[in-house]
Amino acid sequence: MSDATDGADATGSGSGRTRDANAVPTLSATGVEAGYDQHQVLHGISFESRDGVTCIFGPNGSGKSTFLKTLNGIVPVWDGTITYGDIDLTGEKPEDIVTHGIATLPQGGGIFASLSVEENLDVGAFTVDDADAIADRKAEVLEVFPALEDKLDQKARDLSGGQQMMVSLGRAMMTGADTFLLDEPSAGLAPRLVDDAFGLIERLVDRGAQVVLIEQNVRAALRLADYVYILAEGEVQFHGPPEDLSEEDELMELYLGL
Ligand SMILES: Nc1ncnc2c1ncn2[C@@H]1O[C@H](COP(=O)(O)OP(=O)(O)OP(=O)(O)O)[C@@H](O)[C@H]1O
Repeated sequence: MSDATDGADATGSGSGRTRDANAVPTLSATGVEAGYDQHQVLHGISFESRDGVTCIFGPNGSGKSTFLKTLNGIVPVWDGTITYGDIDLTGEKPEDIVTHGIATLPQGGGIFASLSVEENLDVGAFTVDDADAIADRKAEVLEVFPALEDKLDQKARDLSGGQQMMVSLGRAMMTGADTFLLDEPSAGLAPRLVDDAFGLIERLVDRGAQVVLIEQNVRAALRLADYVYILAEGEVQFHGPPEDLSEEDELMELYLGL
């Protein structure tokens, strides 16, 4: 295991992808403490995103979602810092953080069921004034998820689970993000669709995106992972490449039930 702050130039290894380590800024947390009212949940989390997919695993209630919400500004940081490349995000509001290129998919995907697919995509571009830029991004979304092309006028609620996930990811792409924070994207999907869901994430990564992925579905997520963190009781219990995790039988059993 290496120190959480020493791997800014680490390249992906778990999936065998090769990437330019400098393509997307590193999202880092140093000594982050946070919680709700008087209830402290995070006790000094240090973290660095890696190129490709950085997975965060851990038992229920260990603070994974709370940590993700400190990265996107929804939960205020009590102590410590969060940076994106050389930008200090600590204390920034969610609507400002998204303009730096960090998009979040909340649990459940966060799509607007009663809006059409195209309207959902347009919501993602709320920070963009330039119509040409919006059109370019929409074209890119349809290139990555061609199945949406003939669904643009359909209500999101009428789509399959996999297609709804495409809409969620597409809407996040519309913000112009390079970094995607995904909170349990496979939750609620039928088991046979889980691999497809991870395939959609891989399409984003293959286009150079960086993904921070919270997942309960550890086995499936490990196939995508380039780097892994395990949180328990608001602390980092392990971090390292997935191949190192497989040697940690005790951790796997204790925290991941594997
Ligand atoms: N909005 C909130 N207000 C108060 N406490 C909260 C809130 N959200 C989460 N908590 C508490 O914070 C702790 C960590 O929850 P969190 O959702 O971050 O964990 P998690 O690891 O993502 O869990 P899960 O895998 O079940 O989603 C839990 O004790 C939870 O009850």
